[in-house]
Amino acid sequence: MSRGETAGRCVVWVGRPSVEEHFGLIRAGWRTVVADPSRDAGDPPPCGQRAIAVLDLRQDTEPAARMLFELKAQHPDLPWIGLTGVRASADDVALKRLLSQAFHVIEGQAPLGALRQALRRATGCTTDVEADPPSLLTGNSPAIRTLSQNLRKFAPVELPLLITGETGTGKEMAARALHQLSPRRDKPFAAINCGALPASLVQSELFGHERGAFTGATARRIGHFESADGGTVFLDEIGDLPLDAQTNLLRVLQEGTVERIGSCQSIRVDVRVLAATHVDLEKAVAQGRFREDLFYRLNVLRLRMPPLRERTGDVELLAQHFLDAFRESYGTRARAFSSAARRAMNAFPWPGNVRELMNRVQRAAVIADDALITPDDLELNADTHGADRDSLGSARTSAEREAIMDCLRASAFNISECARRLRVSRVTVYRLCKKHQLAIDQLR
Ligand SMILES: Nc1ncnc2c1ncn2[C@@H]1O[C@H](COP(=O)(O)OP(=O)(O)OP(=O)(O)O)[C@@H](O)[C@H]1O
Repeated sequence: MSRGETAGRCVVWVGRPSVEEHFGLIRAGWRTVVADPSRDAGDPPPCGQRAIAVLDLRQDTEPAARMLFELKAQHPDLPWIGLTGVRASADDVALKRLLSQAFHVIEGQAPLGALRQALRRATGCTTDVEADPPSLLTGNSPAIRTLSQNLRKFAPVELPLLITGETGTGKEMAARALHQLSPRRDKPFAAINCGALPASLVQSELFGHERGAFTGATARRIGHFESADGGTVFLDEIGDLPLDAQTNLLRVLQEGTVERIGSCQSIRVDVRVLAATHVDLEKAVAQGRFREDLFYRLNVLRLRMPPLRERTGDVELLAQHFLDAFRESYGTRARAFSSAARRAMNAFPWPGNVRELMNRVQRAAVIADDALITPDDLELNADTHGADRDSLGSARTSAEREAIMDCLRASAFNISECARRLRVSRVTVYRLCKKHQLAIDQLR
């Protein structure tokens, strides 16, 4: 099914889907709102023009049926699909009567495949759902659709890939999606954050070591490249890789071999290397911090993760996705966003990107007193952003915000270092972070 066919469509699941069912629908392109009658009794979910309901009768029949009646009272034309599980409806007259009004009824314990087919028929889609590879990145903006297309093109090609993008844009998620879409999907996926490894351990972590290779090497250790043989290695923050490890990585890419520290035996490994960076690698090459030959080896295929502020329409979709997933695990009262909250989210520039959005939504879901999350719950000021988007004052504010954000990134979110670079006091940096709603802990 193409994204276009599901665009704007929404499944309202009355009941409790399993995590697999919930994410299975999301991956197939369906925005999925869960309305659990045991938690939201008397509170039918918001339901758009293009919604389809799923009546899940596998738990408590009566509250679920009641909620569906309330929904139907507000939206008489709402089509719905019944899930009965293994329950036999033949003897239950009321249930039989109810199910006779369904667009389709699915019995059995594992309804996901049949449900996707029924949804396809209910919406008049002509193509086969299963023929479409899974979409592993939530979002429907032109930027994310182009990205998904490129992921699919790059997945089967056995070449290194460099993923660039600001912090929290989903670089690791894209790498995992690419692995899932590639012929290597059944083999290991190893994700290593080069910036988080102490320089003294990088070589041993990546390439392994022999017993006695250095003080403390009491046993042989197999490195990530060897253990991921046949699969994919994802090197996050590749710009932080020390120069000696860069040389060994180059050998993997050129010759397909690794040498454990303390051994001169070459071991053949078959891995696809994906690398990510939020720093400008060209600049690092010019400054002699990154090997030029390695840069050209890695930079064959390139994927740029768009910042959230460029992904028009995705903020609300992602926010609801995170809220639904959080509710699934913790059963919070909040189930949607007030219109002021949606306006505030759309106007906010999201310096920490998707990760910041996820953190704010989860925190808001915990503290919200109501079914609808407010701008205050999200710690967003409804009026600060967006209202005077075109004014000179606003241009100055966003330039200031961007300059601070760039400096924070360049200083690895160290306040003292950032203050030194900007030639202001630490207190000023803190004050500016507060003014621009830059949550340092989250950004780190
Ligand atoms: N499209 C998406 N749909 C759902 N969740 C997402 C999406 N993109 C990112 N996330 C979530 O946002 C968080 C940050 O994503 P990820 O770690 O992939 O970003 P990153 O760009 O690698 O960050 P960093 O530069 O800090 O390493 C993760 O929890 C991830 O699950």
